[in-house]
Amino acid sequence: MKQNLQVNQENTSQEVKEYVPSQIEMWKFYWQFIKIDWYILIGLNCQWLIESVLHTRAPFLLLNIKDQLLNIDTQNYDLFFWLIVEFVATHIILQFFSFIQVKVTNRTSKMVQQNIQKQIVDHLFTLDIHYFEENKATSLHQIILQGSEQIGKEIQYGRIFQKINQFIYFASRAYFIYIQNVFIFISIAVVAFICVLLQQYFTKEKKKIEKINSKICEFESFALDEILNNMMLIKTYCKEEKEKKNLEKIMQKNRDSRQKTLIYQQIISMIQSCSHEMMKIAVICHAFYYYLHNTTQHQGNLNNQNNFQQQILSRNLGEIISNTYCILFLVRDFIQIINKSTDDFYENRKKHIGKVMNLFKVKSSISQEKVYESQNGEILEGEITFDNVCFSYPARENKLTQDYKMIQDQRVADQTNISNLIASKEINSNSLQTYGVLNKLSFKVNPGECVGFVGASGCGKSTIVKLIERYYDTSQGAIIINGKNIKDVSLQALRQNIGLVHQEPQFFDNDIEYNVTYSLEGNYTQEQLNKVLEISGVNEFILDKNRFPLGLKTLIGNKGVKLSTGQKQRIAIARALIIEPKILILDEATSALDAESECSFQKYIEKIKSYEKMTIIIITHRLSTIFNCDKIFVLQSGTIIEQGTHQILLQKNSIYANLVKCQLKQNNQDQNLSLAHKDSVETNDSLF
Ligand SMILES: Nc1ncnc2c1ncn2[C@@H]1O[C@H](COP(=O)(O)OP(=O)(O)OP(=O)(O)O)[C@@H](O)[C@H]1O
Repeated sequence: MKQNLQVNQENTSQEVKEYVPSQIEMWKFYWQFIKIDWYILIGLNCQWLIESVLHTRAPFLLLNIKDQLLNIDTQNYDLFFWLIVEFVATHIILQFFSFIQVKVTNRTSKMVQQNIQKQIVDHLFTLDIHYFEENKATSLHQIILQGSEQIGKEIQYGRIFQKINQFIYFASRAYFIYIQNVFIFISIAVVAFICVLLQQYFTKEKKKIEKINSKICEFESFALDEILNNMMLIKTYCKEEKEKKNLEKIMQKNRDSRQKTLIYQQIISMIQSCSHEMMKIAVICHAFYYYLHNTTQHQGNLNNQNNFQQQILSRNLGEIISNTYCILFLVRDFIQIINKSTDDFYENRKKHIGKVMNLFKVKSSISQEKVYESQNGEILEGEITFDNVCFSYPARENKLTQDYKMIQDQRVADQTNISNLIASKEINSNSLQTYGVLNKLSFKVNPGECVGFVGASGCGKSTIVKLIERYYDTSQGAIIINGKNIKDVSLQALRQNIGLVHQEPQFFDNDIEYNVTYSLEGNYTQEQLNKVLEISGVNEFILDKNRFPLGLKTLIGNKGVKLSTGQKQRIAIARALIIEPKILILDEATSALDAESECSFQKYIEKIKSYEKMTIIIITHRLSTIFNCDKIFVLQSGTIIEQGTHQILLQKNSIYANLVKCQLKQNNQDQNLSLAHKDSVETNDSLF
C-alpha cells in the first residue's frame, strides 16, 4: 500500500523536464494522434504518385529534347514538337501540384494541430491540482501551443507525403546520374560522405558548447532576475558590489562560451562551402574525362571529323551542364536530409515534442472514473475525522535554482571551468529529502461545528485543507468524511460539498457576478446571489455607484487587478457561499479584511451557524476571528498539541494562552503607535 502511494506520488510529481526523444519514440507517440481522413489521403496519394512520376521523367525528357536538337535535320519535327509540349505540360502540372500541396498542407496541419491541442488540454484536465501547483502556468501554456504545433507539423499528411516524395525525387536523380556515368555517382557519394561526416562531427562539438552556453544564458537571466527581484534586500544589506561582481563573472563565462560556438560555426560553414566546391570539381573532372575518352574513341572511324567533333562536343557540354545540375541537386538533397536530423531546428522541435511526451507520462493519482463517479450530487454531512494522518510533500525539484546555487557554490570555491561543473552535476533525485509536514494528526469535527486552527507559520494548517480537498493523498492514516474514507468518495461529490476560500484567491478576467456565480454556471436566483453578496460584504463596495458604476457587471481585470485584496477576498467568500456547502473552509480568508468587515463577517458566521448546518473550518493568524469557535485546535509541527474552546484554552494558560497574550500585546502596541501618530499629527497641526 505504502509502495503504491509512493509510486503515485512519483508519477504525479513529475516535472516537465527537457527530454529529447528518439525518432522511433516520437513515431510511436504520434500514432495516438494520427487520425486518418481517407478522402484527403487518397487524393494526396494520387497527387504524389503523379508528381513523383513527373519528377522522375523530367530530366530524361530534357535529354531527349537535347538529342532531338542536335539531330534536328534528320529527325521529324512532330516528335520534337510533342516533346516540347510534354515538357511544358509537365512543368505546368508540377507548379499546379505545388500550389495544391501548400493549400492541403496548411489545412491538414491546422486540423491536426487543433486535434492535438484538444488532446493535450483534455489530458491536463485529468491531472491533480498539485501538478499545477508544481508547474508554472507559462511552461504549460508553452507546451500546449508549441508542442501541438510541432507534433502537428510532423504528422500532417502533407509532411508525410513530402518525405516520401523527397525520397522518390532523390532516388530518381540518383538513378539518372547512375545511368549517365557511374563513376561520377560514386565519387560524388564518397566526397559527400566524407564532408557530411566532418560536418556532423563539428556540429556535435558545436552543440555540446551550445548546450553549456544555453545553460549559462539561463543562469545569467536567472541571476539577473534574482537581483531585480531582491533589489530591496541587496540594498538593505549593501551588497550591490558583491552582486555586481557575481553577475559580471557569469556574463564573462557566457561571452567565452559564445566565442567558442562561433568558431565551430565558422568551421562548419567552411566545410559546407568546401564540399560544394569539391563536388563541382569532381563533376567537371569526370565530364572532361568522359569528353576526352569519347573523342579519341571516335577519331579513327569518322570521315567528317570536324562535324562529328562538334556534335560530340555539344553533346558532352549538354551532358556536363545537365549532370552538374542534377548532381548538385542530389548532393544538396543528400546533405540537407542528413543535416535536418541534426540541426538546431530539429533538435528544438524534438525538445518541444519531448515536453508533450513527458506531460502524457504524468498520470493522476485518482482514477478518472472515480472523479465523476455515480455518487454525483451526493450530499455529504459535515463530519470530518482525521485518523493518524501522516503526510509529506512529494520532493520538489527546482532544477534551475539548484543549478544556480551550484554555480554560486562553485564561484566561492573559485573553480573556473563551468563546463565541468555542469557535466558533473547530475542531480540525483533520490537524494532529495522528503520531510513530514503532518505527523499522526488526529482530530474530529462534528457536523455544524465551527472550528479554528491556529499555530505558527509552516506548522501545516493549509496542508490540512489541501488534504481535505484531496489535492494530495495522505501518506498514512485516513481522512473520513460522512463515515467514508475520502478516497472512496468521488472527487466531484467531495469538492461540490466544500466551499473553500484561499488566502490568495484566483479570478477570471470577467465581471464580479461571473466570478461570484462561477460554480453555478448560470443556475442561480437573484435572491441567492443577493444573500451571499450581503453576507460576504461584497454589497458594501459594489453599491458605491461612484467607484463601481456598473455594480456587479464591473470587470475586475486579469487576476482581479482592479480590486483591492480585501475586495478580492470578499468576492471569494461570496463565491464559496453561493454553492451552499456543507463544509466551509476559510484559509486565512479574512486576513485582508478591515476590522469592521471582519466583525460583520463573524456575525455572519454566527448567522449561518444558527440556521444552516454547515461545518466551518477557520484557519487564521488573527485569533480574534476564532474566539467564538466551538473548538480550537492548536497545531505544532503537524500535530495537535492543544484543543478546546477559547475559554478552556485560556484557563490552561499554555501555548494558546501565550499566543493570545502575544497578539493582544501586539495589538496594544499598534494601537499606542497609531495614537502616538495621531497625537504627533495633532501637535504638528497646532504648531501651524
Ligand atoms: N507544495 C508544497 N511542496 C512542498 N512543501 C510545501 C508545499 N506547500 C507547503 N509546503 C511546506 O509544508 C509546510 C507546511 O505548510 P503549510 O502551508 O501547511 O503551513 P501553514 O501552517 O499553513 O503556514 P502559514 O500559516 O504560513 O500559511 C511548510 O514547511 C511548507 O514549506
